[in-house]
Amino acid sequence: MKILADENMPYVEQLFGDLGTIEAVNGRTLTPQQVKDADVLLVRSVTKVNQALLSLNTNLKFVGSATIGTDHIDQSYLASQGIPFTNAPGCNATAVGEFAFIAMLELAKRFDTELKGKVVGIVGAGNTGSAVAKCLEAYGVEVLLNDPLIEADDPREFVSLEALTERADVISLHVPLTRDGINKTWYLFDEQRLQNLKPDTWLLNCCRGEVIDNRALIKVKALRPDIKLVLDVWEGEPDPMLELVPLVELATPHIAGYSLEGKARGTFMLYQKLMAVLGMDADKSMTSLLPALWSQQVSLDEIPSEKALLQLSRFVYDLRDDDELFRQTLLDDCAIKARENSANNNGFDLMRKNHKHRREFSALKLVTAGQSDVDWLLNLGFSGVGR
Ligand SMILES: NC(=O)C1=CN([C@@H]2O[C@H](COP(=O)(O)OP(=O)(O)OC[C@H]3O[C@@H](n4cnc5c(N)ncnc54)[C@H](O)[C@@H]3O)[C@@H](O)[C@H]2O)C=CC1
Ligand SMILES: O=C(O)C(=O)[C@H](O)COP(=O)(O)O
Repeated sequence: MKILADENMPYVEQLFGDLGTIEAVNGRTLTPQQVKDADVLLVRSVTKVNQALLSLNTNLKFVGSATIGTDHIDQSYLASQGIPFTNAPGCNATAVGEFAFIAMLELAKRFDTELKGKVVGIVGAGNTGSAVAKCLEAYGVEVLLNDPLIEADDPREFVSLEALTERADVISLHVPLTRDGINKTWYLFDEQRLQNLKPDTWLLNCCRGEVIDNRALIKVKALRPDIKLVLDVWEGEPDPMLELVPLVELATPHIAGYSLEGKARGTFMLYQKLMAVLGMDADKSMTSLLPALWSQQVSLDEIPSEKALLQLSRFVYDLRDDDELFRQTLLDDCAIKARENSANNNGFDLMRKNHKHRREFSALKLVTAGQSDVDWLLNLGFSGVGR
């Protein structure tokens, strides 16, 4: 069996190695010729899987995307060809939730205020939106949810997007990119909605770049320096609008979901599904894939203040490093472009490819000195709070 897998998908050899030969490919530049004789195709969000890509293939038995989003997959075409498809719903939701939460703590520190006491609006209350809400609620922050498409029997309370934008001090976006229907999310935050943001709003986008009209964002931000931005996703990736980057407080190249745990879960979910399609037992385990964090426990002498909570978060994952590296990467790309007079946007993808350091809160055990009020740290996701 020939398995074609995106070179940026970790643990493929460990999980799929017994099934056949594996060829690692650049998902961004994959061609029909390369896919021609594949039996299994494993992709990430940068590969458009459609009729054109599969035009030369007559063998394909399975397509898997180790992602939550599916906007890059023509699922109707795959269904019409009888090719089983699966993505990995929820695989990196914890990573995105923690990323947004840490970004909010960073902004609070930067602007000499506290996250606690603010109202946070979450647009899209599915896996990633709920993961942010879980962190915020564990920490005691008020959350407003907007999701017009949520199941009718969902017991949570929801508000309209208008009510959310009016009340929320912080808005975090967690919707899929959709282009049709009255609830389409393409340019959900258009110029008008951006202008209507209340003073000093923090706006975070960790879902898809095109959910915000990036050109309009540049225009509005020029007139509204009070708005603070965290952007992990960009219209036109891997070529973000360069004028936008300096206007953003924390800028990263679509890595909000890139914890080692999230990536491992993504590949593992595809492994489980493929084994089911093949009628075979999935007897490998995911936990054995993950290395230990460089230091596995921290002792707390007192319940952490917000400042100390940020320090703990940075211990697990320091978002500022990715922000700094991203800005430098884009500058380097521009210098190469100017010197060689050639298009060069490799930096965005290269930084994603090399992103292998991030862990989730659960990788760190907190040891306390017997304090009673520690459940919220467990609810945040840290493991093993106790003496
Ligand atoms: N930056 C990154 O690294 C990552 C980005 N993503 C993106 O985030 C998106 C969301 O992921 P999940 O939360 O796991 O998906 P999900 O499918 O669990 O939840 C999405 C929620 O958005 C809601 N929704 C749809 N249209 C809406 C609208 N117009 N207004 C408000 N809510 C709306 C849906 O009803 C659903 O509850 C993915 O589709 C993907 O594009 C996901 C993982 C990582
Ligand atoms: O899961 C999703 O949806 C995402 O956006 C991924 O985290 C993005 O990662 P890649 O698939 O582009 O590596």
